[in-house]
Amino acid sequence: MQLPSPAKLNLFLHITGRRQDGYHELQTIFQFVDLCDTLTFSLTSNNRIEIAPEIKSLPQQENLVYKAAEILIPFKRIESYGIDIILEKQLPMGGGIGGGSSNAATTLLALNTLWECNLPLEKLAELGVTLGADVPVFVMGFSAFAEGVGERLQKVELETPCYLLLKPNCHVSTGQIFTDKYLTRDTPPIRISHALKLGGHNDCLDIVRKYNPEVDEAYLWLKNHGDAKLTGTGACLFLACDNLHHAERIKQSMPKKWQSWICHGCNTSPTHYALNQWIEQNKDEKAK
Ligand SMILES: C[C@](O)(CO)[C@H](O)COP(=O)(O)OP(=O)(O)OC[C@H]1O[C@@H](n2ccc(N)nc2=O)[C@H](O)[C@@H]1O
Ligand SMILES: Nc1ncnc2c1ncn2[C@@H]1O[C@H](COP(=O)(O)OP(=O)(O)OP(=O)(O)O)[C@@H](O)[C@H]1O
Repeated sequence: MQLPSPAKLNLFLHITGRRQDGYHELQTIFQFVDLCDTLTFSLTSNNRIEIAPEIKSLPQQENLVYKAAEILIPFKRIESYGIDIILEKQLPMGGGIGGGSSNAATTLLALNTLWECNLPLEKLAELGVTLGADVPVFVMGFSAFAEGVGERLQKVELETPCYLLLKPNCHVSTGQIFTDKYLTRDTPPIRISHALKLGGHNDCLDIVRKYNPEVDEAYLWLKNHGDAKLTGTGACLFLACDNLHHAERIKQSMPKKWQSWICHGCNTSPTHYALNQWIEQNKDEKAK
């Protein structure tokens, strides 16, 4: 089974409070984009979870793919949980585009089918939030207005523009931004209708720019071309463009030191399209 594992953008990110456990209450709109990692799953009979190729900075047991597989083992309904997983990364780590959370959700969705756990999506999302606040939206697979720590989701239909996504040459630690004493944590909550009509801002932007001169420089550059935004806690910035041609023109004029991609927003996660297709095909195979 081969599945794409997409990135997400936070169209805005308001921090509305802080919980007893240190986690933050937030409001955001999540949109998926068609920029994806790829995961390929093959069942084996050796009761081992193997992930390849090796990622130097990330020991296998700390990979969220491994952790996602591990938490699903108690729910398997086939004999062996042996699984070989090929993880082809394209999404930069620590970019604020949720690559790790997306990979975890893709793994939960794939193994739920391959191990015949047959858990409802809501249960997978509940297991997923223990791995990361962004996992539930990738499990549910729809664009969403999110509250809580990002796990209380209301489905929304969004425009699906062409985006220019830019990665300044630095890595931002989500934990470090959320523990910063200057982070604003008192943005008044807004209603979903307000969010959809008027959008919002990203409460992390000023702090991320302050500690990361590369983000600051890239933000000021992208702002010359329109309404530049930071996704999550960065480091990635994005700009909605009028069309592909517009995005390409800006990309061509961009300093070469930054990585960049042109992608499209989507209202349904590409993982869900591919998984449903796989299930349909395998139904046909079984029927034969
Ligand atoms: C910033 C966002 O990307 C917005 O979508 C997410 O809220 C972050 O989600 P994530 O990367 O899956 O975050 P996690 O792996 O759960 O948390 C990383 C660290 O960020 C902080 N954290 C995260 C989410 C949240 N709502 N409040 C927090 O305070 C916590 O210190 C935590 O230790
Ligand atoms: N499969 C994975 N892919 C990427 N990072 C992973 C993975 N598994 C664990 N991690 C760890 O998670 C950290 C955050 O990765 P991720 O790519 O999700 O960052 P991010 O885009 O900033 O996420 P977010 O927007 O959710 O904060 C990485 O620095 C890495 O140490």
